[in-house]
Amino acid sequence: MNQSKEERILNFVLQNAVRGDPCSVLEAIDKYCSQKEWSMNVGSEKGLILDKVVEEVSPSVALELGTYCGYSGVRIARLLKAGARLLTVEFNPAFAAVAKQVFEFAGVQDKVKLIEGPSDEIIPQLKKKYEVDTVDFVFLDHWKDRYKPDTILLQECNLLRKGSVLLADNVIIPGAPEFLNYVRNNSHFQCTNYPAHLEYMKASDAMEKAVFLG
Ligand SMILES: Oc1cc(-c2ccc(F)cc2)cc2cccnc12
Ligand SMILES: [Mg+2]
Repeated sequence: MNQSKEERILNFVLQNAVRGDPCSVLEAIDKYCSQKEWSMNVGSEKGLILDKVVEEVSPSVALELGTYCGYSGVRIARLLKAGARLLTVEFNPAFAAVAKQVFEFAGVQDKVKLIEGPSDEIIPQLKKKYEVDTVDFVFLDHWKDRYKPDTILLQECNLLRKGSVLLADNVIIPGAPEFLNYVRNNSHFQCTNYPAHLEYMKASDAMEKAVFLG
């Protein structure tokens, strides 16, 4: 049966990166997706913004919505302090299967809990089933029409604390206008926009940071 693009990305990592070296995995994915096949990884330019926010927050508990092939999960996990963990949620089983192998090859699997399922089902389970109290950092990088409802759901489930940081990818392309309107006109959030470019392309994109004020 023909390989999927995601399986081709995984094979390129297995053949070109160094086992246990997260940076080599990121470089391999960026090389493949900039030279061979475009894919929706956050990429190196927006990845640097992600790195800076993760280092600033230094989260004990990080949540990612939208794992895809595991690129941003590796980016986040490689920066986590000892004992900190990343919970990453992926709806698509084929994507999750690739991401699991990428995490293992990168050597970050002990820091990462990959959860398969829809975010609106998983978020209400985080406290009891996944022993989460509150999340310190959330990377939103899944379907754009879920950004606003999932941000509301995180609040309803008391998963945000004063200072919790949300970082959203793609607020220009594909765009998340309802989310931007919601957080920017909400006194419980302090927002910052980070202009950038769509991964591997010249088109403009941006990330939005929204700090929950409690
Ligand atoms: O970073 C992303 C980019 C795109 C995207 C797809 C097609 C385009 F023509 C432009 C952008 C989709 C995403 C879906 C989910 C998470 N991230 C995405
Ligand atoms: Mg994205």
